Formats: sequence, structure tokens, C-alpha cells
Amino acid sequence: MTITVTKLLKMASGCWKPCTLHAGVKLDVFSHLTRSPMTAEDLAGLLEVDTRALDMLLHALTAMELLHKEENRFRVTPFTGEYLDRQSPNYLGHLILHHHFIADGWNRLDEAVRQGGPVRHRSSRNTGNLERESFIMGMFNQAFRIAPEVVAAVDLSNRRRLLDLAGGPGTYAIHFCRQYPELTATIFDLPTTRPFAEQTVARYGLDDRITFVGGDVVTDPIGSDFDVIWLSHLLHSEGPEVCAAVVAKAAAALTSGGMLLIQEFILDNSRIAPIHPVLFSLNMLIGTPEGQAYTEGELADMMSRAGLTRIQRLPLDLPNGAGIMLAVR
Ligand SMILES: C[S@@+](CC[C@H](N)C(=O)[O-])C[C@H]1O[C@@H](n2cnc3c(N)ncnc32)[C@H](O)[C@@H]1O
Repeated sequence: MTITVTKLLKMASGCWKPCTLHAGVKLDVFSHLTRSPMTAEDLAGLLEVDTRALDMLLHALTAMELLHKEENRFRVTPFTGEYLDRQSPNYLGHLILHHHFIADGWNRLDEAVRQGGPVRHRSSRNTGNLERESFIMGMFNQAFRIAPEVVAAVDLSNRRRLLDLAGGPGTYAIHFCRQYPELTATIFDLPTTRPFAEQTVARYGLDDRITFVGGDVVTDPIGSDFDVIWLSHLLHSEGPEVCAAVVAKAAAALTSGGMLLIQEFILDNSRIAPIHPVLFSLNMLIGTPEGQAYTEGELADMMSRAGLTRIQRLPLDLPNGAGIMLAVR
């Protein structure tokens, strides 16, 4: 992509459209307009917001092809009815709202660079209810789209006990258990994640095979004798030393011959590609004391220092530069 003045200036105002989308989702206009098409005035009455301002927002969402306008009424499109209505099983609003909550930190990136540390609280800690739900269920939104591809590429035949370490709502534990009927799983995550994980597991009717254990992976015991551990998107929120300790702890919790799988946004050795992991490091800079994206070599080194062998990266081309490392105890 050759940069031009037009592209540069477009980049500078690139946050306008995302902010418009975030506001539409946060005000839940899509759910209301799925129930019935409405004028800005009627919807403003329902949402208890300013009519003139909502009218502008609805026109902008229409210009972005997220709503239709007929006469003076607005309605959802088939697409936004499926993905932005809170009642839809395919609702993606959690992930969109997660981006809304972290946007304030991105706006203060210069301060983070100046001081060399975070300018917002961690998404996994000390957050309000809506923000916590958006983070955990946003991870569900994200993982749900990728999990089928991951499960198809990872052979867990003959494995019986899976630990989904820092598993959040348990999206991967659920997908692995659906694929392998003999498998049981433990989701280990911070205690505040429990209600989201239990609800999600119950929704898939797997409460008899998947249990939740609350704890801190850095300071608490994580259990033992697992023949497979799935560690997805935790390491980027910690610095290299804590990551090495977590990987060593996971390795020690495996049976002999047990397998550790790590999913992360993986940087090239050049550290300038793929673009998502490069930017994700900044996302961790603004939100965590030591988090960052890691290269394949760095992840392999953590696995090797934990005494694991047969270290490899699975040949998978996942969205956002995500990749999976595998090693065996
Ligand atoms: C980005 S989410 C990934 C969730 C899930 N593994 C996935 O890939 O969809 C990171 C998860 O790590 C959890 N987490 C962060 N720090 C943790 C800690 N110290 N101990 C246990 N869980 C932690 C968060 O609560 C969150 O569920």
C-alpha cells in the first residue's frame, strides 16, 4: 500500500465511523429497530435521548449502510438484524462495545508512550458490569468465528482431560468437547468470569463435561494431570518473565506425553508484521503494565525452557495474524 496524502488524512479521521457504530450499539438502536421501524422522534422517546442528536446518528448509520431509511422511518438491514440485535444468537455487540471501552486508552497512546506504561485499567480487572461483559463475551464473539477452524486443525483423539487455561467464557473448551465426545474440560479463569463461562457452557448443554475453576494463573494452583492444555490469548497481557512462569506452570500440569497449545497474535521476527500483532502490542501498552505481542521464536523459547519438546507452529492461517504453537511434555 503506497501512502498518499488522501490516505494519510483518511487515517487521521479513521475513528469517526467506529465511534458512530459504537454509539449505535451502546444505545441499542439496532435491537429496537429490529422490533419495528421507527422515526427518530419515536426512538428518541423510547431511548430517552435527544431527538435532533439521535436523528443525526441514525442518518450516519444509514450512510454507513447499517440502517435503511424509508420515508422518515429507520429500520435494520437483514445483516444488522442478525449481528446487532441483542436478542440474536449471532449478536456481535459485545466485541464492538469492548472496542468502545478501550478506545479512550487509544486516544491517550501518546501519554502511554511518554510514561512507558498503561493509561487505562486492565480489561480483565476492576471494570464495571457492562465493560466486563463486553470483554468476556466479546472474546466469545471473536473466538466463536475462529474455533471451528482451530478444532479442525488440532487432533485431540485419545485425549481425555483438557484445561482451557485463562479460557474466559470457554469458547474453545466448548468447541473441543463438541468435537470429541470422550473429552472433559476445566475452564480456569479469574473468579469474576464464572457467571459468563457457566452461562455459555449451559447454553451448549455441556455442564456435565465442562467445569469452571476460579483463580489467578500467576499466583494460584491450576491443577494437574491434564493431557492437553489450551492457552489462548493470555500471554500477550503479561511481560516475558510472567509468561515464562505461566508456560512452565502449564508444562508441569501436563501428564507425560501431554500437549500444550498456545494461541497468540504472533509477530514476525522483523516485528513489523503482520499488522494486527504489531498494533496489538500498543493495545497492551495502553492497558497493561508489561503486555506485548510475541514472536514465534520467543514463544518457542518459553516452551523449550519449560522442558517441552516437539515444538512447532501449526500450519494455519487465522485472522488477525493469530497462530498456534504446539509442544509436548
Ligand atoms: C483475551 S481473553 C481470552 C479468552 C479465551 N482464552 C479466548 O481465547 O477466547 C484473556 C482471558 O484471560 C483471563 N485472565 C487474565 N489474567 C488472568 C489471570 N492472571 N489468571 C486467570 N485468568 C486470567 C481473562 O479473564 C480473560 O478471560
